[in-house]
Amino acid sequence: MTVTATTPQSATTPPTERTGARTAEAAEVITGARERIDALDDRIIGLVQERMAVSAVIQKERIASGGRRVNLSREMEVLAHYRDALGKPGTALAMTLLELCRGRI
Ligand SMILES: C=C(O[C@@H]1C=C(C(=O)O)C=C[C@H]1O)C(=O)O
Repeated sequence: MTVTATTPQSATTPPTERTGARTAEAAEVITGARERIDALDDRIIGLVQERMAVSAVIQKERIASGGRRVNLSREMEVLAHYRDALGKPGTALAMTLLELCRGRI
């Protein structure tokens, strides 16, 4: 097996090119803000995984009791919650979350 070292893009590409900024100052602001976005995305992914685990507990309990995996009236509440908070794209986000949590229906 051949092991080749890769150079991260950040080491070779100038900050302005990497960020699309036209000045070094703007590139610095963008680079810092991107670090915050990456940290937020890590937390969001962790929260989604936590939501999936809690949702699985509910679904298993309901199925073990003889019920169905999916509860559409509850899903309508979840969709409305996201739509009220985030508008129409919130509905799409909630649909994706529900798909992650209970699979495609
Ligand atoms: C988690 C539940 O089960 C399913 C998954 C849901 C969810 O992930 O939010 C919502 C409704 C159900 O289809 C529930 O009934 O609360």
